[in-house]
Amino acid sequence: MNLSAHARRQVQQRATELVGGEFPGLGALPRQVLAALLAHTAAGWRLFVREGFGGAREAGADVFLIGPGGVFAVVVDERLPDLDAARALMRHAQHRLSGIGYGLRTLAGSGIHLVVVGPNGGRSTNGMYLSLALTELPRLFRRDALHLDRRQVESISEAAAGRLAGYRRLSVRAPGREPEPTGLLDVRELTEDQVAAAQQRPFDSWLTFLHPHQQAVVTRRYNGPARISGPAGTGKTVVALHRLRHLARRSTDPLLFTTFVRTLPLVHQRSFERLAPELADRVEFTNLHAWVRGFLAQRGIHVNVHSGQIRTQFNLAWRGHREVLGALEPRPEYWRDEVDRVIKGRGVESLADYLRLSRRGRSLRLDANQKRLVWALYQDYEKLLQDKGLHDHNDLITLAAQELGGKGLERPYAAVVADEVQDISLQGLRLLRTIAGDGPDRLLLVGDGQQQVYPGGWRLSDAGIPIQGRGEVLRVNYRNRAEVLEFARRFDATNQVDDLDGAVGIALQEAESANSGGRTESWRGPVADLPAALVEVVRGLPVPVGRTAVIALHRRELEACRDALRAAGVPVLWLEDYTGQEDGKLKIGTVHRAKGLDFQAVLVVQFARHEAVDEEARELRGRQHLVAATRARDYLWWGTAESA
Ligand SMILES: Nc1ncnc2c1ncn2[C@@H]1O[C@H](COP(=O)(O)OP(=O)(O)OP(=O)(O)O)[C@@H](O)[C@H]1O
Repeated sequence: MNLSAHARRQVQQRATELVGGEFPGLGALPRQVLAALLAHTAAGWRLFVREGFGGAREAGADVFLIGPGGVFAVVVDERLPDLDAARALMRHAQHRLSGIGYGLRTLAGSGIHLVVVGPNGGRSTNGMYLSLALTELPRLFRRDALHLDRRQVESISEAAAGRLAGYRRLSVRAPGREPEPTGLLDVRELTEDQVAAAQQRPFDSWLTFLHPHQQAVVTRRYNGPARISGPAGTGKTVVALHRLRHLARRSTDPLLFTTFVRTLPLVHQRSFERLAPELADRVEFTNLHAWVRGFLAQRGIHVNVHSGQIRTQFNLAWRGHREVLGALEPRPEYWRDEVDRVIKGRGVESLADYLRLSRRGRSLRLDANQKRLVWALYQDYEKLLQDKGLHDHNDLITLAAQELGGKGLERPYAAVVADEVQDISLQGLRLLRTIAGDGPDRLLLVGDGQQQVYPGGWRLSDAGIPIQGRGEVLRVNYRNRAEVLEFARRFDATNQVDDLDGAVGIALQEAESANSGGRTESWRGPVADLPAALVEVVRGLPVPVGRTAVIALHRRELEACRDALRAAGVPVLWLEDYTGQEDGKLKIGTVHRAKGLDFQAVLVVQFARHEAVDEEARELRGRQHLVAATRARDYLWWGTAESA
C-alpha cells in the first residue's frame, strides 16, 4: 500500500508529536531528524533512540535505524566527529549489533553504516561515516538501496532490542492501521514499493549479512599477500568488497580493486558504492590494462596499442611459420596463446629460458627443436610490432613494471585487491605485487582455478607471491539455486582443482548449496532454429528481461541471436557496455565478458562441434561452460545448436 499524501502528512505529524512528548527538551535539528526518521517506521523501518538523546553526548549513536535499506547507526551533531570519535561510535555499534544471526549468516560489522546528520551534508569525511543534511535523509531510504526483506528486518530488530539496553524503541502507525502484531512484521507495514524492491534484490542481502567464515576473512590481519579461492558463487568478490571497506576505514591512503576484464570493475564499483557510499572516492576500480595505461601516461610514456593491428602483425608473422608449426597444431590461436601467455605472459626473456621452461597446462609437448621454431615465430612477431611502433598488452605490463622498478608510486595504495586472478598473466601478477608493495594486508588475490578461461600455467609462487598460511577457501555457494548448481556441476570434470598455488583446491562438486529451488531447461536443435527458440524462451521468462543474460563462447555465435531478439522487439545490451546499471535490457555477450557477474536468468547458447579437439581445448571448454552455467541464480536455459 502506498500512503496517500494526506496519510503521509498525518504520519509526519504523529511522529513530530511523539518526539515532542518523549524528548521535550530536544533542539531543533535533533527534533526534526528524529521525527523524519520516525515517520519511516510506518513503512516497516525500526527505530531505537538513546534514552539520553539531546543531553550530554555519550559513547554510542543517538539512533539505530533498521530497515529494508540496511542497518544504520545515526548521530545528530552540528560538528563532524574526528577519526577517534567516529571509530568509537563504530566500535560501539559493531559491539552491540554485529554477529546477530540470520540462518547461516550473521550481521556483518562492515554492513553497519554510520551516518552523521548535521546542518550541512555532503561534507567530506574521514571515510568512517556518511555526512548528511536533514534534507538529504531520503538517501537512506532510496529504492535502489533496499535489499533486506521484512523477515530479515524483523529478525535483526528483535535481536537488536535485546542488545540495545539504554535505547527506547519508538514507532508510529499510518492512519487506519491496526497496531502492529508482535512477532512477524506485517507485510502491510512496508509500502508496495519497498516490498517490491526488496524482493527484486533478495540476493543483495550480502550487503548486510555474511557467513561467519566470510566475515572472518573480511577482518583477518595478514602479514603478507593473501589469497581467497573457492568455487563459483561462494562470495569471493563479496568478501573482497567488504574487506576493502574494512581496510579503507583504517587508512587514509587510496585503495585499488582491479581485474583482467575491462567492465567488471565498473560493475563491482556500483556494488561498493552501495556498500560503502562514504568511501566511494577512496577506492579506485579499474582493469589492470587501464591502470597501466593511466600510469604510463602520467609518467609521460607514450604507447601505441591497437588490438586490430596487433592481430594483423601476428597473422603476418604466422604466415612464415604456418607450414612447420601448422603441422604440429594447425590453429594459429594455439600459437598466439603460446606467445602471449607462455613466452611474453610469463616474462621469458631468452631462448635459453624458453628451452628450460616447463609449459604447464599446455597440451602439446615441444622438444628443443620445436621450441626453437616457436621462438622464431615470436621474434618475427616482435620485429613486426617494433617496425610498426606498436605495443601489445604484454608490452604494456612490462613497460609499467620497468618504470615502477625505477621509481615507485607517488602515492602508494593502502591495499590492492585483484579479482578473477586466474586469468591474469604471470607478468601481470608480478606487476600487481610491485604496485601493492610489501607489508601487511597490502595485496589480496581472489580467484578460482576452475574458472580459468585463458591458458595460465603459473603458480602464485612463480610470481614471487608467497601466501603460505594466508590462503582462504570459501565453500558455501550463495549464488546458484540448487537445481542450477546441480546442472553446472556436470561441467566439473576436473579431477583436481588447483588452488592457484599448486595445492589441491575445492571444486564446484564440493561446494555447499545455500539456496534451494531453481529451474533449468535444455533445448537441442538445428542452428537455423536457435534464434526462434531463444526468442520464445525470452518471451516466457520467469524473471525480468533486464536481469537476464544470453551467453555464448564466441561473439560471432551471438550475432544471429541478437538480430532475432531485436527483431522481436527485445531491447539488448552487449556485456561490453554493461556497468551494472539497471536498464531493463537483455544482456548478451561471451563467457569471457560474463565471468565474475551474475544474473537472475541465464540462457546459454552452445554450438555442438564435431571437430577433433585436444585435451587442453576440451578442458578449457569445460571450464568455460562451468563459468557460463554458474552465472545463473534462479533459471538456466541451455540451448545446443547442431550444424546441419
Ligand atoms: N553472505 C552472502 N549473503 C547473501 N548472498 C551472498 C553472500 N555471499 C555471496 N552471496 C551471493 O552470491 C553471489 C556471488 O557472490 P560473488 O560474486 O562474491 O561470488 P564469487 O565467489 O566471486 O563468484 P565467481 O567466482 O563465480 O565470480 C552474490 O552476488 C550474492 O548474490
